[in-house]
This record gives sequence, C-alpha cells and structure tokens, in this order.
Amino acid sequence: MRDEGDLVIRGGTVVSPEGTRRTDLRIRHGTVVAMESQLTQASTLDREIDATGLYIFPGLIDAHVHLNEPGRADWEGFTTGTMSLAAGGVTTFFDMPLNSTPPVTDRSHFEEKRKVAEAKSFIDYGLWGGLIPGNTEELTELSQCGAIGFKAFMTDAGTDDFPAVDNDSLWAGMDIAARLGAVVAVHAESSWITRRLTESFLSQGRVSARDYEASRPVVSELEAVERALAIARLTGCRLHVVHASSADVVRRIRAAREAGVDVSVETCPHYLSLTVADLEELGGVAKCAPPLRGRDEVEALWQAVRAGLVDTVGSDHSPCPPSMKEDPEGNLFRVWGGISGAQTALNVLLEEGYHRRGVPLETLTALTATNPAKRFGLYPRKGTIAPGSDADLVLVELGTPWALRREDLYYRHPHSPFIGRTFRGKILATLLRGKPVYWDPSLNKLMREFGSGRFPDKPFGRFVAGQHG
Ligand SMILES: NC(=O)N[C@H]1NC(=O)NC1=O
Ligand SMILES: [Zn+2]
Ligand SMILES: [Zn+2]
Repeated sequence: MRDEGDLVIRGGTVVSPEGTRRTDLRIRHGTVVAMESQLTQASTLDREIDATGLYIFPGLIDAHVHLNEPGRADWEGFTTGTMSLAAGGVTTFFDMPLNSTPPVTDRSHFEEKRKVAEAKSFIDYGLWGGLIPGNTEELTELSQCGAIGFKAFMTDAGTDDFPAVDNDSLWAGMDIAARLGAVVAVHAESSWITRRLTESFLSQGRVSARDYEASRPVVSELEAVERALAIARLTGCRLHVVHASSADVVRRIRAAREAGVDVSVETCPHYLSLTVADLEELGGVAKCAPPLRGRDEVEALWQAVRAGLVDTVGSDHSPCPPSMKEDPEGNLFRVWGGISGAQTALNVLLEEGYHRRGVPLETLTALTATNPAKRFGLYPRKGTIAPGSDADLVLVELGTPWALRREDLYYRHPHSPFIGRTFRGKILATLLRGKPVYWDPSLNKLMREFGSGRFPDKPFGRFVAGQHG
C-alpha cells in the first residue's frame, strides 16, 4: 500500500562513474526504486518531472565546508550556507570543526553544533571532529557521537581557538583514530617553512600576491604531507589530505598509497580554475591557503584528475565578512585566507573540466559524489543513482552559457572570485531524498507544493553519521 504517489523523472541522462545513460527514474519515499527507459505510470497519484534534454547527477557530497555557526554566524550560518550548497547541487556536506566557535573538539561542542544544523540545514550533513594538541582523550566520544572523522591543522588555522598539531599530538591522535577506524584529515602545510618564509618576506616589506604565494610554496605542502604519511604508516591510520594545490602533492600521495598507506587526496575547484594572477587581480577574495599557483599547476592538476589520481573535490568554502578580505595597506598577508565556493563547485568543474578540457562527466561525478561516499562510508546509499539509493539528484542543463552575478549567490556575504565568469551548465533543480531543496524559478509552477521561492519553506536536512571501523 502506498500513501502517496511516486515521483517519476522522465527522459533524463543519468551520470555515474561507469557511464551515462538515458533512463526514467521512479522514486518512492525518498529512495530510487526503479530505473528503466519508458517507465509506465503505476498510479494516478504519481507526479512527473520531464527531464528530457537534462543530465541527472548524483547529489554532490562536499566533504569540506566551514560554516561558522555557532559563534561566528555573522560570517556564515547554516541557513545561508546550506541554501548555497543546495543551489550548487550539493545534497550532503561535512562541516569542518573550526571557524565556528567553540570548535568541535569534544562531545558537548559536537552536540551543540549538531543542534544548530538540525534546526537549519537544507541538506544532509555530517560533522568532522577536531584533533588539536591535548584533546586525544575526546576522540573516542566524538567517534561515538558520529563524527565523520577528525580534522587536524599542521599549520596555523587563522583562528585562535583551533591550534595546529605538532608531530607528537598528530601521532597520538592518529594512533587513536587507527584503533577507531576513523579517517584523519589534514591541512598539510609545513608550519616551520611557512613561518620562516612569511617572517622573511614581511621583514622586507614584501606583501604582494606573488609574495604570499611564494611564502607557502608547494614544497611546504610536500614536507607536511611527508610527515603525515609517515605517521599514517606508523599507526595504520586512514589519512585524507585536503586541498592539494599541486599535482606534485597528488602524485606523492598516490605513490604512498601504492606502497600500502591508506590515504586519499582532495583538491578544490579554485585550484583547478584560478591562478596567482587572479589573486593579483582580484585581491583578498581569491586568497586561500595553500595559495593559488601558476597556470602550469592548474593544467598539471587537471592531468592528475584525468589520470584518476585525485580522489575527491571539496569546496573548502571558508567564508568571512568582506571587511576581513581587505587591508588598508593592501597587505595580502593580513586578510582572511579562505574562498567562498560552496555554491559554485559543480559549475566550475563543468566549465573548466567538461567544456574546456573534455574531462568526462563520469570523472567529475566520481570526484564529487561517488568517491567521497565510498571514502566516508555512505556508499551506496549516497554518491550514486541506483535502485535502493537515496534520491539525491541534481538536474543540469549542460549547454547554455550564463554569467555569475553577485545577486545569484546565497552566501551570508555574497563575495566570490568567480563573479563575472561565464559558465556552461545551469543547475535547474536539486533533490534531496526525492524532494526539491533548490529549483530554478523557471520550475516554480512545478514546485509550487514545496515552497513559494527557490527553496522549500522548511529545511529537512538530516544528520549523517560517520561509519568507522
Ligand atoms: N580556517 C580556515 O578556514 N582555513 C581555510 N581557509 C583556507 O584558505 N584554507 C584553509 O584551510
Ligand atoms: Zn585547510
Ligand atoms: Zn578548510
């Protein structure tokens, strides 16, 4: 017996890492129940979406987002942050333990953030726990709370309340994580290299975009990665290196994996699209750590993606008020490091990857949905479109070019290095467990029962627990 009709999506082209195919989808109680061409109408209660000419991607899983609530909601909160993610085709995200305050370094702070998310998140959410010096005792409880894994910084995080790990505390934390079967994610930049170079440049008054890039060179990432790999090897801990800015870093990690280390690597849309020349031109809005590199690095990173060496792409959405992106003396070292990118990841990948470089849609889906789902234990419920999986779907019109305007962004502070850029690939609707969480105004009539704007009237995102062991 069914108490409501099914949703049938007709005529779309469904994307998975194995290929694309034209198929209808039948969705019941939030789950994909059938995939066939020419599905017949099973009940007069069924509702239909005509997706002829559209591509249907599994909803993105963004494993790297910094929302700032509680504590710094004036930077970005769960409401605006998750609306932006939904508009960008993301149906599940993992929030980082820092930039909100108190940082998520113990059970009570975890529960505090989980409550905020529960009330406000438009999409499904997981929470990273923090690994800082002195909190190894808390990791078991954080794991029991359902933390996705543990995040550590190997260099300054930019906030006072989330100190970087030294080798000993990273080792102690990874030892426990290994026993728990949890992933440790590291921001891998070398604190001694970046500190020494930064001090040297500042003492010479060298504060430009190129100086900032040179103060955090690729070798600083490689040095930190090397130590994290060593500790992962010693402890048997599962390691995830976030935001690699260079193909050299990616290749080093792959070599370690081939040598038996359980390690994965993420990069971000900005490293695949922007360069230090953009930082020079745009200023603070394009500042991040590790910094944007040269054009050659962008191309080499795409080569690595194409070769299947990169595991995941996360946005590293790290927002702040616009005032923190400016310095009266134009000193880039002083402004906040972090790019607002929650809403634009898929658009950047489609334009820069698929359209400009011919990178297959299958590869982009693997990076943004299937691989993160597998790495963090959500597969096959999430990260794929298949009978039995959650109906987390993005409906995309691939062809028409459009230019990103400030007013298109749902961030608390709508700044982005991508404003003014032209993208091919318009996200028409995002469905979470079969219900729309974002839709283009052209679909307003169809979506009337769900809400009066572009989002549902009430958020219905759910907590996703990390699967350890
Ligand atoms: N604290 C924080 O969000 N830092 C992030 N920003 C950035 O550009 N890289 C990061 O790790
Ligand atoms: Zn980081
Ligand atoms: Zn980050």
